[in-house]
Amino acid sequence: MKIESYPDTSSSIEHLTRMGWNAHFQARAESLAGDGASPARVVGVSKNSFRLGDGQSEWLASLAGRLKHEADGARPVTGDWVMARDSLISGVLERQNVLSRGASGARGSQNARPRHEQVIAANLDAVFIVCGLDRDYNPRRLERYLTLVYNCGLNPVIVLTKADLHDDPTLFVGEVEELALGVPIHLVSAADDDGLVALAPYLSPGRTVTMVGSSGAGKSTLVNRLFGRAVQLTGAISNHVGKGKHTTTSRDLIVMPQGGMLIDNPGIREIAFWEVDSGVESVFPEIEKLALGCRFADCSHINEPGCRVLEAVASGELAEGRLENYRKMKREMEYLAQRQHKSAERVEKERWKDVALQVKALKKRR
Ligand SMILES: Nc1nc2c(ncn2[C@@H]2O[C@H](COP(=O)(O)OP(=O)(O)OP(=O)(O)O)[C@@H](O)[C@H]2O)c(=O)[nH]1
Ligand SMILES: [Zn+2]
Repeated sequence: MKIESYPDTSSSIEHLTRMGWNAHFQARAESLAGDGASPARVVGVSKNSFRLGDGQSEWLASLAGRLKHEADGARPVTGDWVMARDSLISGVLERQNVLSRGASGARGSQNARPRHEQVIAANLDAVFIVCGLDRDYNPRRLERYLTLVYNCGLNPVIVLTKADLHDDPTLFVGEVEELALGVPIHLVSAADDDGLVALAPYLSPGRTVTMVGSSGAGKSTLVNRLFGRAVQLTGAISNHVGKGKHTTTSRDLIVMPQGGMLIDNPGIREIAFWEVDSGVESVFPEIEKLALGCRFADCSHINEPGCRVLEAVASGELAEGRLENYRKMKREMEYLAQRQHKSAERVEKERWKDVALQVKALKKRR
């Protein structure tokens, strides 16, 4: 191991480990450490600069010229590990995972389809899906968030907050258990700190959690309560970037007193997908199972004869709203998969055009 290539020896590795550093990144860093760069984690991103941390200090850095021209998806996001020398980022280490969603580009337009990928955060151990038990509570939206998280291959944890607003909030837990099979569900209240200790294991040293949820769900309040007394640090960190107060548009990685890290996210208005993994199947296993009993293998469960899924809706075994949500997300995934297939074909075509041109040029020269 080339620990010597880092300015400080073992102690700096210990600090990095507390920030989530592991063998995966170590292996990738070794090939990039030659130019005197050392590893650091992206703890905040603003328009033109990145806030880096190595467990000992934080500083601002910018991208080396050649990295600026790389595709958007390669731009460092909060949670990324990078190689940096002073205030220059020379490389981004291959991510272990990312939470990403589809962004339409045309914000506000009603039926805008996702046009590009928006990477929300990288290198995560879990995703808290935060849902307030007030107007925010919406089982169908929870299913969408679950699909989003599963599509990215990440571990969802459902946090039902504002439990203090109800006499018997466990009723919600029962309902959510049915739609989120096998997913950990935590009932908490930031108003009286109820249930918060159960979240501590997710935030043990070296672990990174990000939060998703709509605006007003109670995410920031939760961060503050989990952080405890040193709440104002979030504000202080943002000042460092020169942005003034903590804004809802920023995405900061906060090192918690418990040792783990929490990435707060601005509320998501529209949950659009980008990854087309098996998220829908994971969220709706009972529908997938019922579908095996449909007469037609390609049954769309809309009006086909012999549809076992529709039978289940008729008999009250399956909620119609849940089926509708399933069908809607399936359609979105199919659309996305087609689009991504098409653009992959286009890229391939362009590549062959290039090759053909090069061959032509070679022949001419001869
Ligand atoms: N009663 C009660 N109110 C809460 C609780 N948690 C948050 N709230 C209130 O809910 C509102 C929204 O909370 P925030 O933490 O700002 O919500 P957010 O998810 O961070 O919202 P964005 O930053 O816009 O994404 C605030 O008025 C909080 O005081 C809770 O546990 N109980
Ligand atoms: Zn069917």
